Amino acid sequence: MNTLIKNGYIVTEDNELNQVDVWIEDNVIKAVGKLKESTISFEKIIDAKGGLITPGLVDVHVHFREPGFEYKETIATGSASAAKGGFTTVCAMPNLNPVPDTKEKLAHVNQLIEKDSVVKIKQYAPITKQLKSEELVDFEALKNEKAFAFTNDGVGVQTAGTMYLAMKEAAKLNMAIVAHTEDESLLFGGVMHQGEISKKLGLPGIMSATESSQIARDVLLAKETGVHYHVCHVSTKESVEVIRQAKKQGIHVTCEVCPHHLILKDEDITKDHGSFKMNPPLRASDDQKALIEGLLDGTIDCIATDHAPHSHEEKNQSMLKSPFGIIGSESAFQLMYTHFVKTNRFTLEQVVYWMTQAPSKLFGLKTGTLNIGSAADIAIFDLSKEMTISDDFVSKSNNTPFIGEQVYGETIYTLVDGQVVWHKGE
Ligand SMILES: NC(=O)N[C@@H](CC(=O)O)C(=O)O
Ligand SMILES: [Zn+2]
Ligand SMILES: [Zn+2]
Repeated sequence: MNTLIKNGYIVTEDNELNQVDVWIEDNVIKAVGKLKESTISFEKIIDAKGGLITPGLVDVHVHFREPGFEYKETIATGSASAAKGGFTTVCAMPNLNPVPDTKEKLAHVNQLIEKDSVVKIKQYAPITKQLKSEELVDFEALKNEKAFAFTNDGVGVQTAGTMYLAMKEAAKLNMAIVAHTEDESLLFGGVMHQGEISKKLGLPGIMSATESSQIARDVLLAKETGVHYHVCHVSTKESVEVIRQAKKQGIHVTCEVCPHHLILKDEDITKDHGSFKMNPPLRASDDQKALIEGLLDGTIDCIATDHAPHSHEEKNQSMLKSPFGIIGSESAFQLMYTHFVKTNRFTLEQVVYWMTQAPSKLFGLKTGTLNIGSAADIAIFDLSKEMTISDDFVSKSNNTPFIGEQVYGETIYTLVDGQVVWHKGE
């Protein structure tokens, strides 16, 4: 079957907009350029209406909560939420119940994905049994069961020895260790960034070193073991600097940053409410500046959402009681485009790159480009019309501080393997 996408633009490596047609044959991209419609018979025509055509977005950090916490999200609702955001490949975290720490449990999650997902989901396996820094998982067995990489996201690996042994195992198998870095002995019950604002709100703070000191430990262990070490949701200026220096030394470290840490800071926390609570927390303005510089100089490799749904009851309370986490899939591109491209701080090409090719390259995913012959995983965005982020999410949850924001870049279409998985208005 031949599908034609017409009336759309792509952004070139030089950040120019080129009007093109995209020819999809079955599930792959057959041609991108000016096509003579009359010479080919297209069974399906998609009108991009002057929108931006990009490779389907790639998110290496989402939480879909199934099995175990289906009241927050399911594979069906999480993947639909990703599709609405323009994402076609997402990597799902293993803080589930049961934690997929054996090949049987991981196989079960993979079966659910197979059955219910509308986008491509790569499932992470944990580093340790039950995410406790005690017993390592069987890395090889989980790799053979299609584990994407190994991570205890949600908690840090508390002991250096455990992390060291995990890195050695992962390195042997050529797999990445993906780290949520948080030294619990430096947490002291904190719920938001430690600083002027936490003082003003009378809330216990989380110091930056809770994150950065564990990154410092880990890059040295990554040097010893040669593993690919990827840091989740980098949030502090010290973390950026440690990673910058590690990269200079040739250590195989990469990292991601979340839109909310780029856009918001602790000063934006106007009240003690769960919708502002996430881990790591919104930091200070000099941290935010360092994250932006980190992206621009290549210290930070890509953008990931850390889509972390929780129920309204859980989040609609004081930060002292609420769980950490905000949703992100349905507004990530729109927020990045509005806050950074429209204000000329990043180019459109950069934002698209950090949300497609960059994460794909880090983990060797065969996606993230519109190259001829690649899977027809494609997103189309309307950059011209303003819209409001309202709380009618496809996700089961609506825990985000961005509700009510005016943004550009609504997703018009998302295609996975040439099939429409999201169409605005349908
Ligand atoms: N980011 C969060 O605040 N929460 C995540 C866990 C995590 O990503 O660390 C969650 O699972 O809810
Ligand atoms: Zn985390
Ligand atoms: Zn997470």
